[in-house]
Amino acid sequence: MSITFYKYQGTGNDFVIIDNRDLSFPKNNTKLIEHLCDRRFGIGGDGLMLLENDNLTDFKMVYYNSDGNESSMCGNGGRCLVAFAKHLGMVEKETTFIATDGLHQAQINDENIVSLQMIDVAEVKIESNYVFLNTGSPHHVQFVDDLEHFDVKTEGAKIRYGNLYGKPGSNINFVKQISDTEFSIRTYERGVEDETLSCGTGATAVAIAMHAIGKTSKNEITINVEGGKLKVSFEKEGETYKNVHLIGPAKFVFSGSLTI
Ligand SMILES: N[C@@H](CCC[C@H](N)C(=O)O)C(=O)O
Repeated sequence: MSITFYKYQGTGNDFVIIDNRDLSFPKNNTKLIEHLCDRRFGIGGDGLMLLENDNLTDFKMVYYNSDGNESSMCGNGGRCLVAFAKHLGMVEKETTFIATDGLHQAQINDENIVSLQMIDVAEVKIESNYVFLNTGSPHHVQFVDDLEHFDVKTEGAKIRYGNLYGKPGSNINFVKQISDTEFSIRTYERGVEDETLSCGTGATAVAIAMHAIGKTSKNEITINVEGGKLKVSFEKEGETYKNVHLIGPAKFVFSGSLTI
């Protein structure tokens, strides 16, 4: 069987994307998905996404981490899939699609900057030295003194596999405050089991967490990730964060075909 794939990246979080509207891709083949994401023996990516038809929205997003397992929402992936749908001619400037965490509206401009609406966040768990919240994927957020030299993979894995999050685990974000409206983060990603250059649901989680603990009073936040800059905007209504948007570039890298 021959497949055509497209490689996209959003601030360095990179993905193998396949148009699966004909439902021909063997989506239960975990080992194949892991192989396609392998950076030496496969195409390479932090994750793999399938674009599929949906009766009520423009398309359906199915997301797999690079370990081959289907996972929760991917913010950078969602933004890249909107850019791919535009490439396919399915989308011009705005769209609504369905993902594992529900409906997402998005806008894309002529420079392929994508603004993706994320789920509302009603629960922010504030502890003495960390914050936990779910922005479509689970995220642990904590400050570190020297972010640039921090051993993200080692320390991130300890928390991800530790007693806090049990078998499901969590993504782990380490944060440094730059200003009232800007933070830098590095993220250990569940299901990649390594640091990634960017995590969209992670950037969203950090922005909301910083507002929740009073580190900022603003509702438009710049998040510096290793692979670039993301912006997160939101409105707080009571105890719930609503109208949450993740904004940033989504870029085509290359396409190809291979026999599987
Ligand atoms: N990089 C993604 C997050 C993808 C899912 C995450 N690895 C998980 O399993 O929770 C993003 O941009 O949000």
